[in-house]
Amino acid sequence: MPESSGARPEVGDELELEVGDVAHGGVFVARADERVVFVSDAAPGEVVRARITQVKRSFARAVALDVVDRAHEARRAHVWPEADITRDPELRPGGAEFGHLRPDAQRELKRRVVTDALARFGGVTRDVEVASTAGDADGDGTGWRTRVTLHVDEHGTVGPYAARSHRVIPVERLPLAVDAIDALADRHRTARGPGRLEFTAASEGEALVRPVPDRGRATRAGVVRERVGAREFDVDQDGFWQVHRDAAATLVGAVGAAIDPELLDPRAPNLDLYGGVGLLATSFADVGGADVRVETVESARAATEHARRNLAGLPGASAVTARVDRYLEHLGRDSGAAARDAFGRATIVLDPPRSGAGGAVVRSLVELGPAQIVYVACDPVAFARDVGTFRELGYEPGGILAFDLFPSTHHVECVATLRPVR
Ligand SMILES: C[S@@+](CC[C@H](N)C(=O)[O-])C[C@H]1O[C@@H](n2cnc3c(N)ncnc32)[C@H](O)[C@@H]1O
Repeated sequence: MPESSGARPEVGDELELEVGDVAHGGVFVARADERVVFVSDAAPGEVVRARITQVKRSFARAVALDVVDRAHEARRAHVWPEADITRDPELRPGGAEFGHLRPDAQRELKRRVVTDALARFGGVTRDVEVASTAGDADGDGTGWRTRVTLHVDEHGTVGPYAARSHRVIPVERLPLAVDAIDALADRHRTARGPGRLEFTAASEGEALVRPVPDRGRATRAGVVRERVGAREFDVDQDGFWQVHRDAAATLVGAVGAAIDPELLDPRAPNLDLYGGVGLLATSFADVGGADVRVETVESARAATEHARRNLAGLPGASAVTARVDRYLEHLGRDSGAAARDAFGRATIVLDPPRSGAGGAVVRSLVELGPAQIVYVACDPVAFARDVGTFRELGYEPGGILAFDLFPSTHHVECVATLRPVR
C-alpha cells in the first residue's frame, strides 16, 4: 500500500496514490494526507504516480504520470496519442478523459456515475445501464463528433486546449471527430489568432470551418442541413445540434419510446421544452401522428425560426421563442380552470442545458400537473437533483435509460419518464 507523506500536498508534488472509484467529471478518487485527491488519466484499482495540480481547502487535483502497479485490465494506449499518459501532462489535450480505457469499461464507469448520482441526489436506488448507439456497438470510441471547436493562440497555433487550461496544444489528428472534420482540421494547422475555429460536419454537404476571432467580426454562421430518418432539420452552423453523429436519431427514438401512447392526448397542450430547432417535437408525431398538438419552446430566436420551418410538415406543431422559466410562469399565472385541466392531460418533454432545469422550473412543471414528463439530460448530477425535486413534489421516475453519446469522454446522456403518483 502506498504511503502518505503525512504532509499537506502542494502543487507540483509527485505522490504515489491508490486510485479508488470514479467521480463525476472524468476523475477518480484517491486520498493523500486524509485529503480527497481527484486524479485524472487513471482508473479504479490502479496505483499511480501522480502530480498535484491544484490544492483547495477540502480537496486536491492530480494527474497520473505513470501506472506503478495494478494497471486496469481495460487500460489501452490513449486513442489520442497526444493525450497519452506517457506525455507530459502539460502537453496533453483535454476533452477525452476516458480515451485510455476500452469503451465497455468507459460505459461501466458512466453506469456507476449515473447510478451513484441518482442515489445521492435523487434518492433513487436504480442500476442504470449505459447503452452505446447502434453505430458504436463495436466501435473504439472514435469518429463520432460532428461539431469541434479548436482554439487559436496569439502565435497562430491551432489546437484544443490542454485539460483545465487555456493553453493551445497542437495535435496531429482529431480521433474523436468524424473523418470529414479530421481531414479539414488537418488543413488548418495554423490560423490568424487569437480566437477559435468552429468545425461542423452536418449530414448533408461538405464539412465547414468558421473562424471566430477574439477581436473583430466573425464570418456569418451559415445554415446546415441535418437528416434524421426521413426528416430534415435546418440549423445554424453555430446553433445547437446533438454532437454525436447518431445522437439525434438515438434521442428521437428514446423519447418516442419513453412517451406512453396511452397517456399522449393529441389535443392536449403538449410541450417540447428547450426545443432547439424542433428535434424532439418530432417524437410526439412518431408516437401520436402528424396532427398531435405540441409547442416547442426555446430561448434562441434563430433556433425557433428554424423549428417553425423544420416542423412545417406537422400541422399540430408550433414554436415559440421564450425562456422556459418565464413561459411556465406565464402559463401558471394566466391559465384559467379549463386550460389547467388540459395541462393535466399533457405530455411534456424537456431537454435542458447542462445545468439542468432547476428547482423553479421543476416546481412550475409540477404545478401544471402533466400526465407524463420525459426528461432528457446531459449531466447526471443536475439530472439527479431535478429528479429529487420531482419526487418531493409527487412525480416518480419510471424507466431511466442512459446512452453513451460522448465516447472517450466522461459525458453521458440520460432519458427518464416521470409520472404523478396519484
Ligand atoms: C440540450 S439543448 C436541446 C435542444 C433540442 N432539444 C435538441 O435535442 O436538439 C438545450 C437548448 O435549450 C436552449 N436553452 C437554454 N436555456 C434556455 C432557457 N432558459 N429557456 C429556453 N431554452 C433554453 C438552448 O439554446 C438549447 O437550444
